[in-house]
Amino acid sequence: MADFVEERDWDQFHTPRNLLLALVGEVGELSEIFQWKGEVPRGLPDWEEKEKQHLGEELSDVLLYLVRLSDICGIDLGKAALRKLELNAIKYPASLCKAQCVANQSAGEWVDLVRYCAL
Ligand SMILES: Nc1ccn([C@H]2C[C@H](O)[C@@H](COP(=O)(O)OP(=O)(O)OP(=O)(O)O)O2)c(=O)n1
Repeated sequence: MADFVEERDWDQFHTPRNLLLALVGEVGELSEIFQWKGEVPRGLPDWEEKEKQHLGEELSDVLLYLVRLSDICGIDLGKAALRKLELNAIKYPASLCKAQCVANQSAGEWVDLVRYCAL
């Protein structure tokens, strides 16, 4: 990415704010692909190959601007992401989260039962 930018003399435009706006713009383009489709199943089984290719391009644009923004801000994104994963694991312990899922499921079943009885 750094070589691509330097070869075009675009370094002057790659300021933190410009890159952030470019990133947000690409997230908008990514959102457009899903807009009005409703929920779609994982793996996008009904999508045409052309649509999936377009999705890959927009995801890549987001990734490239994110990596470039991190780089220009002096952030080691790989290191930061690994640290964040560790923080997430502390904040959301697996055992507690699983127990919460079961509790939510039971609550959901209870609501279904009450609805059924009310019919
Ligand atoms: N000043 C720029 C302009 C572009 N790019 C790179 C990063 C992105 O990966 C891609 C973005 O290019 P476009 O702005 O042309 O966006 P799209 O490829 O999404 O085209 P379009 O908006 O026409 O769909 O090019 C860059 O690094 N710096």
